[in-house]
Amino acid sequence: MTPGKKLQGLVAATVTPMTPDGQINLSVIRQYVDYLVSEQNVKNVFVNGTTGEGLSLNIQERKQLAEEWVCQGKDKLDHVIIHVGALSLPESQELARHAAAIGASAIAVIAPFFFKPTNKGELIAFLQKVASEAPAVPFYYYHIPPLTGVTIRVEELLDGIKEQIPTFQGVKFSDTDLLDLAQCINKNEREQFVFLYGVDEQLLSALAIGANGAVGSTYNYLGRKTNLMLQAFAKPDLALAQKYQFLTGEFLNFVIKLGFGVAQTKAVMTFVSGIPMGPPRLPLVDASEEFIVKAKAKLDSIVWPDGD
Ligand SMILES: CC(=O)N[C@H](C=O)[C@@H](O)[C@H](O)[C@H](O)CO
Ligand SMILES: CC(=O)C(=O)O
Repeated sequence: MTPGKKLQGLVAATVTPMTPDGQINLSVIRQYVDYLVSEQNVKNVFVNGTTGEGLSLNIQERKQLAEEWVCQGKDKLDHVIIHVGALSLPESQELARHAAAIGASAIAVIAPFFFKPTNKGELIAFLQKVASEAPAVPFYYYHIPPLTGVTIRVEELLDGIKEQIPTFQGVKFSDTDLLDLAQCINKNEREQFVFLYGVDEQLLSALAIGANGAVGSTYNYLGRKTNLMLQAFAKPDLALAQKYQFLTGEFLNFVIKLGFGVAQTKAVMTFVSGIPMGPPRLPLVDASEEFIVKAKAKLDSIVWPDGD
């Protein structure tokens, strides 16, 4: 891993490989790292988040996964970010201490989502208690209101946050409210914070407003194509960037209509990479055979501007 290197570009939100009987399968993570780096040109990962079913794993499993990703990513990945959010504050703190001890690049925390913070002060207090357990590790707030139900706007959260959380580094922003994102970026004039966008189907809009990069599930298997979109945007060749976004959007629009979530992401990643990611854990259930056939046919039918 590359300490101190500024986080930008794409971050794959990793799935958690499981055996057919539902145990975590650490044995394929080495191959998974190599696949991301060599086939997708993606050198950052976000582990144990939404896509990783982090909230469906027990503490022991989360620690084992974090260790394996850090270990296998050591000389190959730039950043290994560990999601350590949990409903129980002491559990989240334990995971934060563990991530620090194993040398994770950064930690991230979602808002507690059963008893929810009702205002900024309550949310910051929770985040602060976790972040302070890892005082040398960059800290990201993981904003995902569609899943947490916590809708406190990030723009509001940022005011004075560095005083309360000295390790605060930025936000993984998984919401469609681009006004909120824009206001965050507008306030970040000294560019001290990093904003990583998390709605893959509209990343180009977030880049236009100033997002530094993206964390998402689709970068597991569309990382190379999305990197080409980033390059086109930087050039700038907006028409080409739009073409990539339209095509990744075409795939997502198609699978979302069929029913698309983490189980389906595991299935797509399995057929694209050839690495067996296994089933999801209940309450999620395996993607249907029909889904897999249709999703594969759709992906194969797309003609990319780079001729693939
Ligand atoms: C809710 C959810 O899982 N969001 C992911 C990350 O934030 C995204 O990467 C989506 O999977 C992706 O944008 C497809 O909708
Ligand atoms: C998408 C994302 O960042 C996550 O799975 O947590």
